[in-house]
Amino acid sequence: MDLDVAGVEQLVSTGALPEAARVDELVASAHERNRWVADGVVADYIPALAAADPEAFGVCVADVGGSVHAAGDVDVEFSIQSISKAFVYALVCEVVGHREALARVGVNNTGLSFNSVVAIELNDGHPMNPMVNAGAIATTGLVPGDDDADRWAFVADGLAAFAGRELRVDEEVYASEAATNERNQAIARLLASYGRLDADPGRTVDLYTRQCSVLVTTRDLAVMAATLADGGVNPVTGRRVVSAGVARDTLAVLASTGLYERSGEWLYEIGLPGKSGVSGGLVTVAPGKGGIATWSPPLDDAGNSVRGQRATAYLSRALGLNVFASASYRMSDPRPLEASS
Ligand SMILES: NC(=O)CC[C@H](N)C(=O)O
Repeated sequence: MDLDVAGVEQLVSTGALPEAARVDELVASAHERNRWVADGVVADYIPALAAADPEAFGVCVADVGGSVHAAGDVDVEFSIQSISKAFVYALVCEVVGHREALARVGVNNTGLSFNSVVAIELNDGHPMNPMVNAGAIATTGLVPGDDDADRWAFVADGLAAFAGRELRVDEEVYASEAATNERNQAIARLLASYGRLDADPGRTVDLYTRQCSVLVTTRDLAVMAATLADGGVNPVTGRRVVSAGVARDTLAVLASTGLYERSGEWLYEIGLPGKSGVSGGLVTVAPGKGGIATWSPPLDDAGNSVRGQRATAYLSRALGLNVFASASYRMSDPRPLEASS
């Protein structure tokens, strides 16, 4: 896809974000230069999502110092959808341990769509990674608790700690997805048939559907991403949500799998771990620096927000966030490759 960054200089990655006024300016320009983009289609396989406003667009950066830079519709709530997978994975790793999560869920890209059943069959029933539905359902199956209420409290309290505020569920989105999620129910049963899901498949999918229906704003997502950037400490509340090791491992998973079958292109263009969701949200983490969040409902054919990808590609370059663009060399160095040998 055309990210429209041909003329944008790739600044090199240094230890910190530029000064606040410059970040404000670049966030405003990421919003301004992409607000007219009309490509992409709003998801409608969950009926309640089809009502989303295709014009809505928010861009937000939260830095690890706790300051927030925003442009557009950053305070409008929408359901978090697949972005919850990243944070629930971190919360589950914290209690079951990352080795157990690695063994049970995995970290390799499937190369297939987020709700692929074929991917499970091709891999002997293994869910492959926590960012596709199979792995996310397997991860939610590891949520601790004696009953449904306990397990929900674990997820709801954990997501709230990442965001730094209480979050509520969009009951309409939840009911709409619960009434139409036969495919996720099939995925859960298939995993159970392979012995990859110990918890009850129906209840696990219900908990997963609820976690996807949690309402967040673009601002919340930026703070949640900044918490992973800050080694698991929410930079606004100062509260530790997960350990630094879990934050690191979660970012590694996002780098390889956060944008489904487009994860390779994403890493190539943006150079940062990210996670998209079907309601149009997108979070990106610049380790040690901050989080970027965008929200714009129209999606490309892999289910990733079109404007969100473009705005994030712009910010990654203009803020100098790409982790592969080291400060020890100049990106604009005009020497041809042969000359450097
Ligand atoms: N890609 C997504 O955001 C998918 C989330 C959605 N709740 C589903 O399971 O289908």
